Amino acid sequence: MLLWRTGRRFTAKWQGCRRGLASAHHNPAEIRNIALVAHIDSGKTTLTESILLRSSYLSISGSVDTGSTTTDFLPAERERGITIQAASIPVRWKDWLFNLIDTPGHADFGMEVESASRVVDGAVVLLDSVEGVEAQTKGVWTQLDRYNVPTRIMFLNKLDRAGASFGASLASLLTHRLHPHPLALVLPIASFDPQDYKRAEPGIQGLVDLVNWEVWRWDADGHYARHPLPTSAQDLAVGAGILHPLHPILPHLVPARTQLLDRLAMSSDELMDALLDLPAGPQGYVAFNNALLLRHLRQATLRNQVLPVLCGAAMKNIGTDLVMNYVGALLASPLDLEHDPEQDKAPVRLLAWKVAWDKRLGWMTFVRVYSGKVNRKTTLINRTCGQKERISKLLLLYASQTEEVEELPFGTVGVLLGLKHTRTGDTLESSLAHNTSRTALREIATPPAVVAVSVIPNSHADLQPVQDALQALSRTDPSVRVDTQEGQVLAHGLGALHLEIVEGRLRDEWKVGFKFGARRVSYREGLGPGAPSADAPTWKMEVAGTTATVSITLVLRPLHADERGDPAWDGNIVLDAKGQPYDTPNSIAGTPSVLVAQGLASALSASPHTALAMSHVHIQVLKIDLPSGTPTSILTGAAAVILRNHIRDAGMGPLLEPFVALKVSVNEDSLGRAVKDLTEHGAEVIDLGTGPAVGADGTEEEVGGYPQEGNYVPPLWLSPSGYYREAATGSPRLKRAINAVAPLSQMLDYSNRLRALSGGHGVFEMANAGFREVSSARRLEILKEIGRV
Ligand SMILES: Nc1nc2c(ncn2[C@@H]2O[C@H](COP(=O)(O)OP(=O)(O)OP(=O)(O)O)[C@@H](O)[C@H]2O)c(=O)[nH]1
Repeated sequence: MLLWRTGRRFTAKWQGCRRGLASAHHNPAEIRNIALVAHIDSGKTTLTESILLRSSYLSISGSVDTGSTTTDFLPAERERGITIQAASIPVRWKDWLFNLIDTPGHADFGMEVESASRVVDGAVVLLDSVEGVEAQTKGVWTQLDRYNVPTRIMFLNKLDRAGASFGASLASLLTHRLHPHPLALVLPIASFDPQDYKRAEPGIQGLVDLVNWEVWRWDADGHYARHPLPTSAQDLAVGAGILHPLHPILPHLVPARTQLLDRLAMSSDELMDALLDLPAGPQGYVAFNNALLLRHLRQATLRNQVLPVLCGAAMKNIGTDLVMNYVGALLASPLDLEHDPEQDKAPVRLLAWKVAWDKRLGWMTFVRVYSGKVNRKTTLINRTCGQKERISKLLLLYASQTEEVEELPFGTVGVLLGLKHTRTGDTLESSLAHNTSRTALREIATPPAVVAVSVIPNSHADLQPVQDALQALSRTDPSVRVDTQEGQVLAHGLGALHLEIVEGRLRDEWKVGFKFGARRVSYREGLGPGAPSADAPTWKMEVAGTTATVSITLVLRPLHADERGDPAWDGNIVLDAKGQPYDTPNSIAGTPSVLVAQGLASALSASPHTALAMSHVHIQVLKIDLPSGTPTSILTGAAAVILRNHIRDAGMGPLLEPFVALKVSVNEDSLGRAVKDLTEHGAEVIDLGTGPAVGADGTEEEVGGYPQEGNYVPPLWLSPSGYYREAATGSPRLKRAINAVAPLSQMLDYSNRLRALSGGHGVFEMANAGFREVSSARRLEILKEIGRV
């Protein structure tokens, strides 16, 4: 088995036992393709590192704080202590093979979460249990929803921190409407000494596993011992071996298990009947068969009727083994979704979920195998662009390191080398399967770019290399969009930090000579007031001496806000005559509809009035007339010209600019200054941490959230330091929080401003809050800024 070392030296940290994973037999029922997703800094990379350590993949754990983790291997990730790109890693645990994808939490790298969500069957969503649900928790949750990621587990991390609260974090899942039925599978034990509960010391020393009815106790070195709980309610009432008879958690164990079983019985008649047959009193619940309980829990998880909740402290490896046990036991395997045990014999179908460039290996295409097995001899057709692709090598990836394999079977994720045309989101099939009637796989959505920067080559000779590097970069990261406006090359990205990373990558990876000009936000233009009804517009062109008249009939109108669904959504809708999406993933490259769609997309990419991208336009293609004998290839140009003329005739439309939802946290004494600064910069302050919370889209949370009734929310004192904090401050926040919505253009240098006005103590988070139409005064400013008046 050949092993590559891509950039990083093999260290003693790596265990030999990870090798051989590739050659091991893959039973699809044992595969768990999972993503770790969360708000920034919740501990995803730390949990990944802990999983690698606990599964013997590593002999010593790395740390985000010393820049030595396995999955954050890019220099920029290590310098900043944040994850920038999703890294996948196969891990064997018991009989299962987990393909684990650690994703970034920062919204600027949302494309990575988007791609990962597209190809996983399950997710572990983390919360920092001091904070509960945060802005980007809701952002990633929406991303998981967008791709119907069917199974999820919640991990309430950092329970060792002062102010952490298991009960409050679990309740926040209801308040923020993440799930109507979060289900605690464990209870945290802050200390085995009952006196510590009175002293309100922060900590976590153990967990009660309510399903397997046992206590896990960790020592200071992160080793644990497991202690079964008595299966007699009477014995439990007078002490439980490892738990002191006066331990305050004892009286809560039976109610917690009872509520767990009762909740599961709500979604299973079989379990309901079994519970009704139990003798009255707690004994039946305590002695209930654990394997049967687990079976019902798995069914309810697969049907998304409950959200299993675990907890711990990843940094101390507390709770990691339970996470792995329950990922294996509860989350979906590829077979659970396909329902076809013969999937590995079906024709090959893959989805490219990521494309990366490596200086030694060339283009690396990350794929998930949706049917069949792929090997080096498989000739692939890229269904999205119509090109033939040849594979030179198949690899499994261990973060920065790779291992060559003979084949990638059904259900796995791996890397193909040698593909030349494939981009993120493309479907690949074996050439033999190309003519079957199967539909292409669902595409991956690209979050809207909100900030642009002009890229200025150092000299004329640098122009082409800079443009090539930008094109290559946008192939690896489709959320970087490149265009030219008035002779200036512009790179558009998802935020200021995203563009900073782009700058670094152009310099370090592509080594091209350039500098960045001023940053500005990416504005949009909407459809003008005079949109014509577009009756049979025509476009003439010379084809081999004859004049062909192509006619494409379109109807245009502005898109109403309620048609967009997600308020942060940015884009246009193109439908066919029957009202079906025009360019669906099912379209085959080169067909008339795809050619027309490409033309329309090109016209929408730059308005004839402002050169800004058009947004919020609804287009219906009613008819295409192409004289016989005319090549279909002219449809793209024809569609672009026809639509551009319509947009021009409609006149200049409204201008839109991106807004962000902000959560600023400052000490009490800086509160006034921070609020004043925000309002002076056009922000709308929604509340000061006492009113309703603001969601990632800038809208207020629905009042009340999901009802607590029928859900078990553990008492707050279970996390003594969190309880103390609540009691002492009357608020879950130690600092004051400001929730606001602001134009992104005013927030590009906010970190510097906040640092100055808060004496360095302020922190803030920003999430995309969509595009909004601007006032006439602001419109004039924008037109000046983009040189149009
Ligand atoms: N006290 C405590 N700190 C933790 C725990 N887990 C993670 N941390 C710390 O929290 C910080 C963020 O951890 P990361 O693992 O980088 O979080 P992340 O979610 O991967 O961050 P991004 O990928 O950048 O979004 C680091 O300083 C960690 O040491 C924990 O269980 N307890």
